Amino acid sequence: MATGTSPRSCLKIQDLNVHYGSSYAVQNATIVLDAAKPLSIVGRNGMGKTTLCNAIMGLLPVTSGTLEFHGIDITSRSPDDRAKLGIGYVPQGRRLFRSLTTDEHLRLIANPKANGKWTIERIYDIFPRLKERRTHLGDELSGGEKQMLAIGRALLLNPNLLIMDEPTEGLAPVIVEQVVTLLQKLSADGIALLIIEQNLQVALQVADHVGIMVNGAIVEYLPSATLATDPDLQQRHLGIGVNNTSTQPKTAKAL
Ligand SMILES: Nc1ncnc2c1ncn2[C@@H]1O[C@H](COP(=O)(O)OP(=O)(O)OP(=O)(O)O)[C@@H](O)[C@H]1O
Repeated sequence: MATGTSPRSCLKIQDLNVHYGSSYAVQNATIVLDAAKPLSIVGRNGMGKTTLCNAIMGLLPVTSGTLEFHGIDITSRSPDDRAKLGIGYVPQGRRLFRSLTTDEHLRLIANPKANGKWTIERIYDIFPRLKERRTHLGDELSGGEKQMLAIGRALLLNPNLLIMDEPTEGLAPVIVEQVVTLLQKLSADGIALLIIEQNLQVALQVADHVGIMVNGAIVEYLPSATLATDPDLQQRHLGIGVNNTSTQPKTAKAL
């Protein structure tokens, strides 16, 4: 469920406001994320989606509002604390190091003493391509490989919530399908998902519910099936039809 309360709520955001100077970037956002029900947030460029993610992670100060994670008030917690509590973040653009290898990226995060479910070997099991590219520098990876590495790095922190900002941006269609399948598996494995997507097909495939963000506000929560079958709604809020899968014309980069 996107709104209301549930004993299984893992993330509860109430009336969140974020400003850049005197401009609103997020306005009165309220989100209740159930651990078992992935939620996608869609919207055109510049509507405040990345700002929302950064505020949830504590990377931006909030003007007002509260954030709770599994009943703990995290509104004033540091980004590090939020990560330690179990919120994983895959930021837009992946933010990898050009001069570190795949393996070094993962070893930087992995804690061999932690008893978490995720180890480097398990990351390589789900992404065999990354294993093949373990000695390659961040700079040398394709878009899809970078995305896998960014997801792998987030998983090594053993999150129980994963926030992903445009996970399929710039990926070739075959890689997009792989990312969708992975997200569905992670959800089935018990990881809560909050997915920011410009690719409406992906948003609808991964989550049963979708929040539509317009000018910083989440103006509507809908079952994915409703948005999928309502071209007027897609046109009104996103400026597209579902067959045109992106809310913004973009050229998928080949691998
Ligand atoms: N550091 C910043 N300083 C000032 N304004 C900003 C800053 N970052 C973003 N904005 C503005 O805040 C608004 C929301 O931006 P944001 O990046 O959150 O939107 P978005 O929906 O994620 O867009 P995109 O899909 O292009 O990533 C936009 O008007 C943007 O220009």
